[in-house]
Amino acid sequence: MRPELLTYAVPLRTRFRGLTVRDGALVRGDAGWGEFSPFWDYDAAESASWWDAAREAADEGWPAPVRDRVPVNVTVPAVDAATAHRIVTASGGCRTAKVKVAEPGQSVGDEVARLEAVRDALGKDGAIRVDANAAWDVDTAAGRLALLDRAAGGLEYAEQPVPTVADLAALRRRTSVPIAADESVRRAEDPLAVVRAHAADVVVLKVQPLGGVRACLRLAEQVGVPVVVSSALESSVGLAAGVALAAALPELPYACGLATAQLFTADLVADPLLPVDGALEVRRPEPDPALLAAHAAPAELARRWERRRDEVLAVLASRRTAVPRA
Ligand SMILES: O=C(O)CCC(=O)C1=CC=C[C@@H](O)[C@@H]1C(=O)O
Ligand SMILES: [Mg+2]
Repeated sequence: MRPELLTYAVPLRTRFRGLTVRDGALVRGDAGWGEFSPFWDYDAAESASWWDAAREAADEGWPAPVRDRVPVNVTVPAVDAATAHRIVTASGGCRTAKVKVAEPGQSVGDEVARLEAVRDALGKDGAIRVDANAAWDVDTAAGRLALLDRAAGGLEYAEQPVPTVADLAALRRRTSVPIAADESVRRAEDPLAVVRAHAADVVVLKVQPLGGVRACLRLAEQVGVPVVVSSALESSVGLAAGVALAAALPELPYACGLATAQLFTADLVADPLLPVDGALEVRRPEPDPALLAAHAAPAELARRWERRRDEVLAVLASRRTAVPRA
């Protein structure tokens, strides 16, 4: 029998990753609830690891934590300076901010103003990182990072400023700002290629795209550079898996990008994973039946998720029966 899905759709506070509403699905197993919410631009093959992560959560649960709090960054979308200031001030004490840059239609001036506002709100001892989601070429990135580094009063790192591993490696030789790899890990055939190419100072790990908490722990062991756990913009049900990963890592030198429940107008649990004193408590909140009902996806969208589950199950079945090449 195909596992039953409980689908959701929740509006975001501000547009993020081109989305104004986040939708996804939950699955239930003996160990609890898992979230399956690949973005719609991921195809069935790419979405298979998201399913694996949901099944791990539902059927197995996660390895034991080694800490009970996980420091997190506030995530600042590509908003105007005044809004950015308000978001950081209301972040629940986050001492690190991740600021989105390279938004189509915005100017360098917009980015500089946003970073100055974030620095003002955070104070001089806070850390600021930027995320360009692979939007720049190497020359643009080298120039822009110098400028944004000044505007921010120092950048902790720049996440995926350029698209490819070769670009990251080339840029890394031209900038003093440390480089973090995100898309080059989560959407790559080989997530370790970026490390072998000495193309990143930091690697971002996201539980769903990388196939679960245990898969991420194995990767973290192999990468040989510090890792940052970040969300895939999940409800608090999915965020709990990221928290479990961050809680189980032997070293956690950076704040994690797991405060994204703040970007949602509502959640599926009564006690969302929101930061207090800049950290999330390590816990696994249960979905609330009334909230699940209130935020259930409309029928057509629910059917779309069921089709997607079926496509992913077909991909996984074909992988199991595939004859290995000699
Ligand atoms: O890292 C964070 O602060 C929050 C998570 C976050 O930024 C993202 C979540 C999901 C999709 C991505 O476009 C985006 C990212 O690029 O890191
Ligand atoms: Mg990113």
